[in-house]
Amino acid sequence: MSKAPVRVAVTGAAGQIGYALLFRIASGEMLGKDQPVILQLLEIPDEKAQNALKGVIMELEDCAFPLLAGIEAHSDPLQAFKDTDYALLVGARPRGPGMERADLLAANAQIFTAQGKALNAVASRNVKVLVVGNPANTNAYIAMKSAPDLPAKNFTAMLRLDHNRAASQLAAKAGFKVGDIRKLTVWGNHSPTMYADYRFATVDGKSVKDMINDQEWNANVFLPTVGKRGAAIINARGLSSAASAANAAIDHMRDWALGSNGEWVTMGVPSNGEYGIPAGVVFGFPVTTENGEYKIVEGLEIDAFSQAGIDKTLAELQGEQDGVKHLL
Ligand SMILES: NC(=O)c1ccc[n+]([C@@H]2O[C@H](COP(=O)([O-])OP(=O)(O)OC[C@H]3O[C@@H](n4cnc5c(N)ncnc54)[C@H](O)[C@@H]3O)[C@@H](O)[C@H]2O)c1
Ligand SMILES: O=C(O)C[C@H](O)C(=O)O
Repeated sequence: MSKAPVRVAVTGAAGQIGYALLFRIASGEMLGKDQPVILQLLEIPDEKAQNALKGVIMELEDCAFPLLAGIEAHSDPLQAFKDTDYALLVGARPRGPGMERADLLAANAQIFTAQGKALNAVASRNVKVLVVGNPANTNAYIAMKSAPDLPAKNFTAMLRLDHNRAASQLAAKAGFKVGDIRKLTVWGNHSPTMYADYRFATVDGKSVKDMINDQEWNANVFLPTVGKRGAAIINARGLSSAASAANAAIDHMRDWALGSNGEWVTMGVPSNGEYGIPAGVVFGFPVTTENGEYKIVEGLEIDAFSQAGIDKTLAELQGEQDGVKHLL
């Protein structure tokens, strides 16, 4: 018997990540090749954005995806999030000329407060939320705080792009296939302060740290390369990463929904106090996923170098949260 369709809301649907994301969701790459989806697309109530969204919808129709059971265009989150099972919050306010970080935080706080409230009011009680729009961790925190009737654990932020970037850099350095790496993680904030950690990583059971055996490379090449990769892409393309960001969003949601088969993946999730991260802070952690639930990998030893990295990214995140406290 064929499965009933699930509802997938995507915000910022006419943006560049949206364009790289929607076709893959509709083709079954996110939720499985047997899972029909109804896309509930949200864009700002602006003629240009709504027209662009119409064009994207025409293209989705023209793909004739067998799994695409419906497409809706919205400008109101209360409609876009109605009964939604999955919500990918991609649309956000980009930093404009002369805009300070605090202004960016405040502009996004407005968006994610409204969207959190709308999810709280109308989404499925089991909705799985992924925040992609930057600052992703803090936006997820704001949405979570604005949705008190939904479980906090259902609000996550995207650290998977950082995880995938780290895997790729390590594979190139040590000469293994990128798909063979296990037990990699990225701690903290999706920002240059993130701490990518391959101390536990293995390939065919062998330690990646031992293979590389170069702390100078770790501290002065690997970490800055992964941390500043987003900026490097903006410099090269004149636009921020889109296809790789959409790919990471697919990876994040697929693993959350369908399971990681015991493998570690990185998700930004609200802490329950693990590793000394204060409860509620949305932080990149190693997790495993099964039956639609994620579980933080616990009991890992944190050495002094790693603790310093974790402390730094935590301090930045707490600063961001303090900056929006008065708006929540
Ligand atoms: N977490 C990550 O790893 C990661 C990676 C890359 C990009 N990003 C972030 O993702 C976001 C989107 O990037 P993009 O390249 O697609 O940007 P974009 O400017 O091409 O598209 C964003 C779209 O969002 C829409 N939008 C803005 N506010 C909205 C709202 N309140 N409701 C609905 N739609 C809204 C805009 O109209 C626009 O069409 C940015 O914040 C970017 O910094 C995050
Ligand atoms: O948009 C950015 O600032 C960069 C983006 O978050 C990325 O990591 O590619």
